[in-house]
Amino acid sequence: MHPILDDKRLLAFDLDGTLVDSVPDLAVAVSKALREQALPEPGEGEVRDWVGNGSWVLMERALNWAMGETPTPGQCEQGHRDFLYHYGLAPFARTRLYPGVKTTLDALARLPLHLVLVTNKPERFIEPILAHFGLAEHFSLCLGGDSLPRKKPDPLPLTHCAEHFGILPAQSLMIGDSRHDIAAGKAAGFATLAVPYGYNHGQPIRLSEPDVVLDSLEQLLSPVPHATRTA
Ligand SMILES: O=C(O)COP(=O)(O)O
Ligand SMILES: [Mg+2]
Repeated sequence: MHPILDDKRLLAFDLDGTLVDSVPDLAVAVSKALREQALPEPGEGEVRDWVGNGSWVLMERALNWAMGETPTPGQCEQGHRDFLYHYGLAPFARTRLYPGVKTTLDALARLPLHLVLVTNKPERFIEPILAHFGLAEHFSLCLGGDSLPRKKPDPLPLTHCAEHFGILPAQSLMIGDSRHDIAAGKAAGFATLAVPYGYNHGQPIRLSEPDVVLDSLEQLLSPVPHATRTA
């Protein structure tokens, strides 16, 4: 096992950009929602940079891009409703697990560790996506961006998980792809581990100074941190 796991009892995983490459399906739903308002449709490259603060902000950014001006709350409301509808029709049609995710989670789930999932994605989409990839049983608690009053980068979802299992923040690790994961982890007193392949608004995740950056989650299973870079 990687040394960062030595004293850990709780691992909190981000979903989008960490476990799954979900942008292809998010981009389809965003495009369909914009099409309903006869607005231009973005490519996956644009959508990739808008993901990270939950579905409302995703649609707010998409509308801003498509309209060339700040959308009204009513336009955001409508766009968000349409996005949720279309994403709900196909939340994993083109979504893929990143390499090594399944074998890593299978191995970690056999250890005396609590695995939890903390995403900013709406809670309703978590179970269908995890079940599709055979990962629904791996997590003992899953929180979405709408599960609690505040989402990442606020530490609340992480402190909630630690308190739920009676585990100290110092014995907990946040694993994610975006600055919101690292900020939430640090604010909660968790150790932080980042992957560089996900969605971080086009910025290198190293700028957030996580404790560890791993190119693949599979490196968590390696006793020698040969490919580990301290940020
Ligand atoms: O829904 C989002 O904006 C991002 O979701 P994540 O927290 O799983 O990366
Ligand atoms: Mg993410």
